[in-house]
Amino acid sequence: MGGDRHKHINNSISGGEEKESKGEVVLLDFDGGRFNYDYPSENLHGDTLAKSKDLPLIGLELIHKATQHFSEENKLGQGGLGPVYRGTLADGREIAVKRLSRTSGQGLEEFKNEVTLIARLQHRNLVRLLGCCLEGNESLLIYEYMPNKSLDVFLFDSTTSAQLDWKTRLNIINGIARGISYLHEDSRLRIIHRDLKPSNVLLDSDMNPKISDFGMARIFAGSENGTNTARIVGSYGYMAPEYAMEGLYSIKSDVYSFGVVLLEIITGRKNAGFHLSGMGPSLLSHAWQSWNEGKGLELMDPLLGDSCCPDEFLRCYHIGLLCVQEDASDRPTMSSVIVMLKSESVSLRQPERPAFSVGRSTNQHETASGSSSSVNGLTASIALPR
Ligand SMILES: Nc1ncnc2c1ncn2[C@@H]1O[C@H](COP(=O)(O)OP(=O)(O)OP(=O)(O)O)[C@@H](O)[C@H]1O
Repeated sequence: MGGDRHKHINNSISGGEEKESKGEVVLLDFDGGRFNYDYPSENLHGDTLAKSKDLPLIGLELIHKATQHFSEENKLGQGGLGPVYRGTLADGREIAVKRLSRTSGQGLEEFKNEVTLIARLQHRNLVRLLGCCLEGNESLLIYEYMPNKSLDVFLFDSTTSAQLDWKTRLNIINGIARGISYLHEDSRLRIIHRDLKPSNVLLDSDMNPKISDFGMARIFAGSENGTNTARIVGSYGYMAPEYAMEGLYSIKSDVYSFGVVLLEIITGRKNAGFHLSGMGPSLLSHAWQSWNEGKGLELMDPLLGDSCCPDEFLRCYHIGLLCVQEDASDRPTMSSVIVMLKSESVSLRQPERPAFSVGRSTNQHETASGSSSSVNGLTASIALPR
């Protein structure tokens, strides 16, 4: 049995399509019920990093019991890698189990990445991976259960979003910022998440945000401005233009995604699909236009009611626009974002225009005014400066 598992892991290691000279993670072995892994030393940031660390392997039988054999009633949602189930362990602990689709080669790559990265990180704004299971055809990731599911579920449903008052939204924005800043600057590894979006922000019972889904994340080495290239695998509406168009990613592409998420949180509107509202090609272009016309407050989510102080709203809006600026080097780092969010006395620069207006190519105005490229079957358009 153990031999089979060993083979399974080694098979999954060799399947990678993406080539990056730096930042590649090496899985070593697994032994005696724990999953061992290690990192090439040039990728390490900070002083000491233990040579290897273990992630508990959890038996399939236990997971079957906990999830009532992956019953439909226990299904929490469906992600790109496969379905996610709720479960309860014998000791009463609640878990969420991500079950990899058997046919997904890309899924195995992401599984491997998730196991090697997130298990090494600990921060109150990152979801905790409790263990994994590799038995027979099953590849499972076991997380702490987040009773309020993901931010998208809350934010884009009119009944639940009414429960998100301003204080809660501000707490969520701050928590996401701290989580990403930890990844970029404070963790022993330096990590670019590459797929930040509301469905990858989980909410605990007190509505504290926890960033999840490290399947696409990459360790980076060297300076914070280092830019890497990769096959484009992010999510529609949240990808920085340089990444969507050229596959270039850096910590500043995460800052861009954070800016989009922030603007979605305060306006209660989705960037992708915004054109369907008839108000403009994207939330970003609409936000930019309203800002310049001095009509920013019109974008406030009406469900916020009196819980929101207009000055705080406009400050967040301003920070959001700074994060989504066209030129990656103009965007602030996450640590400066945290300072800007915390201190009203820090003055903010005027934002430059966000280049990216996301829409489908059927919108003639967009395609006539800029270049476009297809990403994951959807079209992203770059609006040229006026
Ligand atoms: N730890 C968890 N606790 C509670 N619910 C969870 C947990 N993890 C995931 N979910 C639920 O399962 C859904 C699917 O999650 P998953 O991370 O697989 O995919 P996604 O982020 O929605 O999409 P994609 O895989 O394309 O990024 C989430 O939207 C969320 O509602």
